[in-house]
Amino acid sequence: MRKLPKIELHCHLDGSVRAETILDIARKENLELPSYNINDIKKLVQVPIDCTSLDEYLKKFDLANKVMQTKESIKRVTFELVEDAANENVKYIEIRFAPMLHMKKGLSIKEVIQSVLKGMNQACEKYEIKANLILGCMRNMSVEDAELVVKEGKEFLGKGVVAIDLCGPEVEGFATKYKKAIESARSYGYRVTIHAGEAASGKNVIDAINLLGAERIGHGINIKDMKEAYDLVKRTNVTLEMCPTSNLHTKAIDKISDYPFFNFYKDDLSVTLNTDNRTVSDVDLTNEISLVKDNFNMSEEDYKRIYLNSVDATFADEDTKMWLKSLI
Ligand SMILES: O=c1[nH]cnc2c1ncn2[C@@H]1O[C@H](CO)[C@@H](O)[C@H]1O
Ligand SMILES: [Zn+2]
Repeated sequence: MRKLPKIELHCHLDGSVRAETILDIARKENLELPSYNINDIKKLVQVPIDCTSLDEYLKKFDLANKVMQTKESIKRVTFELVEDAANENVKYIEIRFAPMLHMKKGLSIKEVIQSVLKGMNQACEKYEIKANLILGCMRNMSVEDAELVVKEGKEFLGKGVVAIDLCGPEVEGFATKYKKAIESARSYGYRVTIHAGEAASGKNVIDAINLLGAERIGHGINIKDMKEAYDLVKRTNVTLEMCPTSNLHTKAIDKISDYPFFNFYKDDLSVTLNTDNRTVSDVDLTNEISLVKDNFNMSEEDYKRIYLNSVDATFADEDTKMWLKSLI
């Protein structure tokens, strides 16, 4: 599994910072941590298996965000994420982050994005991997904040930024509020992926597609319980970015045998496999693919089809897509 070429479309930068790096940056920047013992740090940033909800899961991001407030540290953690991905043969990764979370020490949205881009480009030069960025707008911040991210980020379109996302806590009916912001993002040329149907119902997936023009959905697992949402995803061929271990952690499912990924796949939905958060969920993509392979008898042929689904669903340019197709 490790050796297979891989594609990752849903990976949060702040959820994927190495615990060792959190400790190291905190020491260098004289930041206060609750402990300076690596095992304690791991406990603080990894979610326990008895986590009960997405809201509880989201509390695990605070420490990583604390060490992602300077240009140098943001560049470093991005470089390391791409390095970690390249080391397990991920050939293409779309990294998402919410610029507004990294302005506590005075960085501007543009400076945050530039720092992430620098780390990403440096790693892509060193390793055989390509990458792009997705800008996240936090649903627990204001609509004006989302509009600001869209506006400030647009000059990086075509230079590494490809898409916009809404992330953070999910309430029923969140989409309406962001209609205008996402509409303007689309008009600038952002592609659109939206976290939906993860901690709330499939209705949010319907809204993300119909109101926001989502081409991909983060998770979308709850369409399994709503025929109308399921049929819409199938009819529109919208891609689901699925993340098994994360869904176990947030209790979108109780056990892996309930995971609908393989049923979705067999019914020809466009599904992809991703980590969501490498550190918070303590996984890599090899893990996630193995989990599905072992529990659902996924064959090598199946994996190839899923890989090719992922290529089609990337927000990458045609040359990159052709290159990715040639690898499998
Ligand atoms: O699975 C998820 N669902 C919703 N929001 C998430 C998930 N994982 C991470 N984040 C949120 O996205 C922010 C930017 O990366 C993170 O800080 C976290 O709050
Ligand atoms: Zn996510």
